[in-house]
Amino acid sequence: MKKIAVLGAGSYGTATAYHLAKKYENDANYSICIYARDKKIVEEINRDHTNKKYTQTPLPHNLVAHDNLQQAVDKADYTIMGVPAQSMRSVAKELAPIIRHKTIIINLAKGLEVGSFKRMSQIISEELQAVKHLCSITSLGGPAFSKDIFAHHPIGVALGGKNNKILHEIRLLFDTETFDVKITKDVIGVELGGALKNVFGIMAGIMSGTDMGSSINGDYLTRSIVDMKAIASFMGARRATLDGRAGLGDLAITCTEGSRNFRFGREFAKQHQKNSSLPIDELLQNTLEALNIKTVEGFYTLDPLYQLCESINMFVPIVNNLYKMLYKNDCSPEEAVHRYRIRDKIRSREARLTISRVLSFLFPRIWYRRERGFFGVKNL
Ligand SMILES: NC(=O)C1=CN([C@@H]2O[C@H](COP(=O)(O)OP(=O)(O)OC[C@H]3O[C@@H](n4cnc5c(N)ncnc54)[C@H](OP(=O)(O)O)[C@@H]3O)[C@@H](O)[C@H]2O)C=CC1
Ligand SMILES: O=C(CO)COP(=O)(O)O
Repeated sequence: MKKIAVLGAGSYGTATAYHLAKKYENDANYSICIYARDKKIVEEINRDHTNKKYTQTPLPHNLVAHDNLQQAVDKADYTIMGVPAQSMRSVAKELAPIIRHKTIIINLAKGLEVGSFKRMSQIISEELQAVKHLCSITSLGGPAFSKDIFAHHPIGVALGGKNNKILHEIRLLFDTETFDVKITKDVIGVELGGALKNVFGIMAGIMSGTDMGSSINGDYLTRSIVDMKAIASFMGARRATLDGRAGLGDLAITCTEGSRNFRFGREFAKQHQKNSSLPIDELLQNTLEALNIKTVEGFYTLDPLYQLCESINMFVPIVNNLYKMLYKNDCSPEEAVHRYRIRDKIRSREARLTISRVLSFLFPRIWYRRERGFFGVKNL
């Protein structure tokens, strides 16, 4: 008997548990449970087989819910982390003394921790290693909206981890006719692709809310990938991973209506147009209330990302101007887009020159284009 425990009964945790429970609905060798901290949600899942706060799709009867974390993870072969990035450390801390030593962990969250710049697998590993756990930690990235999982629409995701055997095992665990998992050892690339695309998705929403036409959408995707690759490769990812599902693939859908990050950016632009004199906290609060959503990962990741890029003087015009608008109220949405595009003109070439590729291959942590110029002076 194999036990799968999904932690977090929000939108994506429930969709992932749904996918697995459906796949193993008639297979007595698998048991699937989901942990929610809210007793009412647990009762609803066990009694009505629904989780109406997050989905209208009925849940399979073999999906069992717990409000007790220990019961949920007891003897689990797979533990799936479905809570948002800023809750990951506290949940991992709670797990450390109770989790099965050889459970395989699959992280679903896409974000960086505020304050530490850390990725999800780093946080989980830090918390679990404190009590000498031997768990294998993997991260699932790539384009997948929970509503598409509930609808059994085609899904293609990317799984990053260190151990090939475990990656293949998880691939088969999730695999169905509609659900495909590609594996990679570049867990850093998978996690950064997911975290960064949320930030860039917000700016795409801002552009949609300020009516800049549709041509810019294609331009924006490609300029975002340039910055995403620069940041990710500095942090140790392979650039090729950012060209795949975890990077470009996920960015493409996060720059559309289906994404909360995109809708957040679009609504912020509208709120700003309505009343630009409001303090930034109020504008942000009004934006979230208008959308009735809680999890906008890109907003939280933007802060550590900006701090990191500032500290290393990296040239990332989109991140820079988005931060100044959302955290400092330094400019309007229109100005933020205008400013990043003007800054980006400093890059005159469509692709990197061979010499620049060779140099960045030899010295991956050195780049010639800097936000504040070589001597700390703005170069535009
Ligand atoms: N939704 C999607 O389509 C996708 C989401 N993701 C990623 O998955 C992660 C989760 O997102 P999503 O499910 O959409 O977010 P939701 O806001 O829908 O749900 C978050 C869930 O986490 C729970 N939670 C938060 N903190 C804790 C905690 N400390 N202990 C226990 N439970 C907690 C919340 O509980 P409560 O209801 O009690 O607040 C809620 O059930 C994010 O990082 C997101 O980027 C990735 C791919 C697709
Ligand atoms: O990560 C996602 C799709 O792959 C979900 O994106 P949002 O959190 O922006 O809705």
